[in-house]
Amino acid sequence: MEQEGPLFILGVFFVLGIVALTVVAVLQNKPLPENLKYGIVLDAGSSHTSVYIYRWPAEKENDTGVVQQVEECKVEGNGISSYHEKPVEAGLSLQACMNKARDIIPVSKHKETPVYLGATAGMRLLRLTNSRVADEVLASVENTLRSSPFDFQGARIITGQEEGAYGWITINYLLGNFIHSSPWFNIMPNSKEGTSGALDLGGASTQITFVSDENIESQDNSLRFRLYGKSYNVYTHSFLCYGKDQALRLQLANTMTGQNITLLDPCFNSGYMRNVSTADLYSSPCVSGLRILTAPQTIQIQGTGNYQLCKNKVQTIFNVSHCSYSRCSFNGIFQPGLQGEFGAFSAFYFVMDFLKLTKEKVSLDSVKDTVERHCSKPWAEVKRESGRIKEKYLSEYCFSGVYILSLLDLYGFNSSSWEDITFLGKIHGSDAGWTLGYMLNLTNMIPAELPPSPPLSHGGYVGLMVFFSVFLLFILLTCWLTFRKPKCLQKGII
Ligand SMILES: O=c1[nH]cnc2c1ncn2[C@@H]1O[C@H](COP(=O)(O)OP(=O)(O)O)[C@@H](O)[C@H]1O
Ligand SMILES: [Ca+2]
Repeated sequence: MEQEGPLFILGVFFVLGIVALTVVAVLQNKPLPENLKYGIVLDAGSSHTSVYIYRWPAEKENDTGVVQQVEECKVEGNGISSYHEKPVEAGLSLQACMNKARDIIPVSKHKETPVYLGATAGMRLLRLTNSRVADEVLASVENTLRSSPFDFQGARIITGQEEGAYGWITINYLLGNFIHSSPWFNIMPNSKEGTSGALDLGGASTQITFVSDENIESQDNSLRFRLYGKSYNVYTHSFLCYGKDQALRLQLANTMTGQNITLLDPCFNSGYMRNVSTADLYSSPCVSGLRILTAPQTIQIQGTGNYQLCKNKVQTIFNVSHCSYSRCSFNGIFQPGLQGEFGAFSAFYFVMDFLKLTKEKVSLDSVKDTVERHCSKPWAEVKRESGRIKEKYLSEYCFSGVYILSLLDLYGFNSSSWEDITFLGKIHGSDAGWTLGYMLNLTNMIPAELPPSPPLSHGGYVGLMVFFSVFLLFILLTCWLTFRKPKCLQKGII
């Protein structure tokens, strides 16, 4: 009995020791308060400009999936290339959205927040038509961005290759496809093997990008990445003039005649009419070579709404007769066989979303049926059903649906591989598009090698500490209760 007193006190000290150790270890490893960083990217597209604001915790910036889109501000009016007659006003158009960014980002972070502007195919076309004016437009937007309180990092026309690559990086970053699982316990929520190909449809160009095991026969289409310790062999191509607005121009220009003022067009719903100035139609370098000198100044398009005839007409804009490689998509451009899953975004998504074809996987035949049904609806009915949508978009969904089907067919999607396409608007709250990938690259947020990370997350660490402490206590208590006189302590078992 005399020996039990000191042993009891020893036991109590032992228990207290374990508790204290746990508390100290947990507190010591408490995550630091979040230090947030911000970044701004302006997507100066051919049809419009959007300002994206991103935010991420500074201490986690090399992890994957940590950057979040906090805002998309749509700039009023058309894309910056539409200011070719008054370049100075291009910069002014951005002001309202930059003011919004000023309100959203805390003042203390303004100076350190990078701002990038990337212009895509609209400006590529303007540069082809008149490079001096394109430079003036860029100088104007640069002026506005320089005068903002943020850290201006440049305004430039990105290449089609970059546009494809950054779109691919964005969706795979957001889907968590780059790090499947770290060596120990940090399992990513989306741990499906492999990356997803990216399909981007703009107004003036379209991009296809995917990982391929095949030999990429043309150097211009080949990209090699090393990201988070893994190498990727990526195929990419950007088709200038094959965004849906330029494709529509090509399709119209192909059916223009020298005499007729009216043009019956099966790609518009019956009863729809639109006047088109031929000067405007031919102003794009995509169609300037197709100009018919005797064409009237204005033509009137009259819709006839016929899916099959529209499909035949759309097919005239693709050249599939020559290929100097082992295989091509169209216009003599090399493309290896399709591989893996694909995420289709931007106008691919807008059009499919309007046709209600994005929610679950729909077979290729049902998609064709839906587009066919939409094309055959009279314009008055289309308007009645979806009156609030901008007339330009609404009137072009028949053409766009047919165009998307034709384009994806030429890429090689058939009834079975169609199931591999997911139409994506946002992924975990961030828009699918090239802007996030662009910022991740320019801020060096994607490391080539896996960053060293503790094997356990904070939650896992605390959990294990608590588990082992309870386990030790349990052993001690069992000893105590089993032997009353805690011989295990006396014999120095613990
Ligand atoms: O709500 C919509 N419905 C249909 N099309 C849309 C909608 N919003 C944007 N678009 C289209 O998406 C395309 C976006 O292209 P963007 O302006 O990014 O050109 P780019 O990427 O070729 O430079 C344009 O054709 C635009 O008309
Ligand atoms: Ca775009």
